[in-house]
Amino acid sequence: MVQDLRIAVVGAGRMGSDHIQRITRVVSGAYVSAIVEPDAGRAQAAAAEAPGAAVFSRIEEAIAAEAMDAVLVSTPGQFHAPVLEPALEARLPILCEKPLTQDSASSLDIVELEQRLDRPHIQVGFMRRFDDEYAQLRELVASRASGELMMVRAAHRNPDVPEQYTQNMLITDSVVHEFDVLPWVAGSRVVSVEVKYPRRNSLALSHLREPILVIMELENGVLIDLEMNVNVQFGYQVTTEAVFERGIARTGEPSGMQVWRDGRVSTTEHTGFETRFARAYDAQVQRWVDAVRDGRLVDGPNAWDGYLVALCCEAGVRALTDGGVQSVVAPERPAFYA
Ligand SMILES: NC(=O)C1=CN([C@@H]2O[C@H](COP(=O)(O)OP(=O)(O)OC[C@H]3O[C@@H](n4cnc5c(N)ncnc54)[C@H](O)[C@@H]3O)[C@@H](O)[C@H]2O)C=CC1
Ligand SMILES: O=C1[C@@H](O)[C@H](O)[C@@H](O)[C@H](O)[C@H]1O
Repeated sequence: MVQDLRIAVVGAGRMGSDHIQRITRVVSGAYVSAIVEPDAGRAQAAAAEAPGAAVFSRIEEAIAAEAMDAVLVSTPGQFHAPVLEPALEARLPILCEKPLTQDSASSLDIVELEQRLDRPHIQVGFMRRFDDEYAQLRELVASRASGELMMVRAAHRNPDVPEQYTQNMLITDSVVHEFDVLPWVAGSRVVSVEVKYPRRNSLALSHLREPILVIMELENGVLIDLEMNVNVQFGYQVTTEAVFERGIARTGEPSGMQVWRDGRVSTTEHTGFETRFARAYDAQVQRWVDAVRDGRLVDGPNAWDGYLVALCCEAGVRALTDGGVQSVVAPERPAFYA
């Protein structure tokens, strides 16, 4: 085992600050040695959470100062590629928040750049793979204990989204998670995507037409229907019902203490992804740290997985705007990413 891993967190906004607290308070074998953030106020606020961390405004400065052994990228998606490129050139292991990059062409550029190294260096932050229930569901599918999986009914519900959330972000920022985790659970890749519009929620932001219904077909014939809804008001909810030949399985159901009062029974629901997936984010970062420290560098979705999801997102955006059933055509996975 090497010394505690020195991590540079690049981008100290909502997710970056959450990761800084996680690395500082929860994860073992690592600490935040550098914060890269162009917004001075955010950088200072983040530095207060990570005693001793050096602050930089550009990743190139942190690399030149040799301020880290590994990089956690939590800038907005359109700024992932400009951070990934110098980090790869410096041969640094990387945990990159989803998406890998904003489109499949730039994702392909990244996987081509990465293949010049001796092995994969990038793990992509599709943290749902580290959620216990998704992992159990994947095992149930693979075991065939309930027979073959036939269909999946999923829901991804956010209480609200900020004004700058666009129509395409329903796919590229939100459904992006299901494009990774559901094929991983089902053991088969996405071959087509279709989007249907139910009646619009009059409470949605005026520029959004939502909720939407996303239908994915997998290569093995499994059909997935996903309600993507970013304006449910009551809380944050991600649920999956898997339909097998001899049974069903459900994940994401509300759990915890039930309270009976005034003729009602209630259970607390999550209000954001930070609590709903807290254990998954913790496990994701811990396993990445462990993998970097023992030389494996990646223990989870890699850059090729990120590229496949980028292809799905492009088909999803086409389905959102042009309608119809949009195919996802993916090349063979290179042996480098086996
Ligand atoms: N896994 C998950 O469930 C979630 C993942 N995310 C992902 O996390 C990433 C960040 O999202 P948020 O924290 O919501 O964004 P945010 O807008 O709150 O924060 C991004 C920060 O990055 C900084 N930044 C921009 N360009 C930079 C650069 N070149 N170098 C360094 N810093 C730079 C900005 O100044 C800002 O402080 C995105 O990729 C997003 O998709 C976000 C929410 C949940
Ligand atoms: O990644 C995330 C956000 O960026 C996205 O906006 C939300 O819809 C997702 O639930 C969350 O996990």
